[in-house]
Amino acid sequence: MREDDHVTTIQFAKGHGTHNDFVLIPDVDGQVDLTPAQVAFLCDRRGGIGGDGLIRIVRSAASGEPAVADGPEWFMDYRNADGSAAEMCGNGTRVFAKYLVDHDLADGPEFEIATRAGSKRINLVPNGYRTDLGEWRLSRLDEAQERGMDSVVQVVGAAEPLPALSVDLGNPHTVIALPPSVDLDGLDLTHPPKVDPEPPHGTNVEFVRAHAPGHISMRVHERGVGETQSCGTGAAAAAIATWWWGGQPVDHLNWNVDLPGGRLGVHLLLHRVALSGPAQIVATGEVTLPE
Ligand SMILES: N[C@@H](CCC[C@H](N)C(=O)O)C(=O)O
Repeated sequence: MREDDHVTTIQFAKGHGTHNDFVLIPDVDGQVDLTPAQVAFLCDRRGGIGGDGLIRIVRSAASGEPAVADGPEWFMDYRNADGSAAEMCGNGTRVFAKYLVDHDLADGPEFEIATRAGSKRINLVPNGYRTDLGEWRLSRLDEAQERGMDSVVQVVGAAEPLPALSVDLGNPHTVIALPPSVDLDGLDLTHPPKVDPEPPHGTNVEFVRAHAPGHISMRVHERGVGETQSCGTGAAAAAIATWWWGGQPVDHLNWNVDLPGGRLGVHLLLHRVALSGPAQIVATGEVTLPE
């Protein structure tokens, strides 16, 4: 970070995982304190650098987050493009891990990182990185067990509200299995889908088309962003919901999830779930923050 005449200039990198893209801010010693407006500026695709979210790469002990001070060395400080903080980002964990490995800040093939949703174990794998996302749970278990669904979602392109299931992966998800009458590609996700009842802290919404056991396609509307090309925790939530609706078959624990930005692997370990896929860093530079 450089400050001259009240102008602040910081280093950045740009990366993505299946085209879910992030502005990375290396801040190893916790010197950069970005406001929500500065995050929104950096993520702006016309006025800033552009990204679905921003990841500050900071030592846990210097991060200002008391909950992670005693955990793994590096904290993924994740913000959505609108400046709001999120608990977790599955694709972000791989891009964060790649930055750490490329800069000799972490040694492969296995290490842990800190997130607002707890510590996550990362492994280097042939197609990129695999993140153990930890335990998942159905947010409204009683309703889900009684009816298979626990809410409804209204979206442009569907004649009536569609039944949905709420899945908690540290961050909130609402998953809809599309009936054959609704075209996945035809959905209008330019506006946030309306979820009823409204989750208290908002939600990411996934629309799923099942092809075969272990294979689904999906689109996602992310909380704090809008439609994105991919969402790692969303892919995990979509696979979990589809597996759960299918009666939790023990012979279908590995899922291929196709998103507009590429394919992710989701690996169910009954009550735990892992995510695998690529990670890329595409640019580095410096940017001056607006006053
Ligand atoms: N794209 C991410 C999820 C990012 C956070 C999300 N928008 C939220 O607010 O929970 C992923 O890959 O998981």
